[in-house]
Amino acid sequence: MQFSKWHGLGNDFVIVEPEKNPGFDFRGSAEHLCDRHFGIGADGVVTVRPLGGSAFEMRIYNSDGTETEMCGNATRCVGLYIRKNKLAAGSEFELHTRGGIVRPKVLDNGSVRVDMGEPHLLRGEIPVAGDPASGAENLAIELPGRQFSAVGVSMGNPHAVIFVPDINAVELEKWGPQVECHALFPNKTNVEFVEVISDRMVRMRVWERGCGVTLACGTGSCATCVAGVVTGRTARCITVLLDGGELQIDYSLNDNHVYMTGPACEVFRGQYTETR
Ligand SMILES: N[C@H](CCC[C@H](N)C(=O)O)C(=O)O
Repeated sequence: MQFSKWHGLGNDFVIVEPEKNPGFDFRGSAEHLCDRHFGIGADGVVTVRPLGGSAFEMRIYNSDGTETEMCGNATRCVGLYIRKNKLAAGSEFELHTRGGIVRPKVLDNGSVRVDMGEPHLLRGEIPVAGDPASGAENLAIELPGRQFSAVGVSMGNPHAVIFVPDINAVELEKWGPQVECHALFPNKTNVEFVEVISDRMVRMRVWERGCGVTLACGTGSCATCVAGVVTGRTARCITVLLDGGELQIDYSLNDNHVYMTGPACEVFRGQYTETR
């Protein structure tokens, strides 16, 4: 099975084209492919299938083998992958995912700006109607010995954004999985702990659903910006400082879409030969 290994700020993926690997069971093999000792090693597997013109289907499998609706860092990798492999003309593409359509644009400086579409505030799994600012910090997450107040935001996939005074004091590996699997989230959730540095800069660390701690989360950075805006903590254009680097996020007042800009990098290509 031919694959290409990419990362977006250290959040890494095995990118494959099903049409070039007929019969390969990507869903069933995702966990093994992501294993950093017995497989290729990655946070996820991403399949890319042409739909005609500049449109492609993109599906994303976490390292635990579960399929997710959306992955921001992967959209930048796939945008550059399409361009680099000349799978379509131009520099703007349309990625059809389970979480909706997103639109990466490869910029002249080699970074990628993605229209990630509209966010939706969540109360657990329930969309919040009406004014997004009303009661935005609406999720009281009770854990043994600790309570967190979170803002629920969907970017196609679910996020619980938790603002904290000191991000270095957060035991991410302890609290992340407990929030991920809390009863408020029947389909689990991604968990972002955020320290506000200024109204235009935040530091964020993430425990990802189906992956654990990753170096960066694109949809989590978008959710963080939306949560910052609706709770009055940040401006609509912010820099998100992640373990793996920085993303620029713009929660546009014009169209209520969230735009994410950042890098993506191809590390190597290979042939996966294990017969399983
Ligand atoms: N683990 C996530 C998907 C990957 C999201 C993240 N890697 C990003 O860049 O958005 C989920 O189950 O929703």
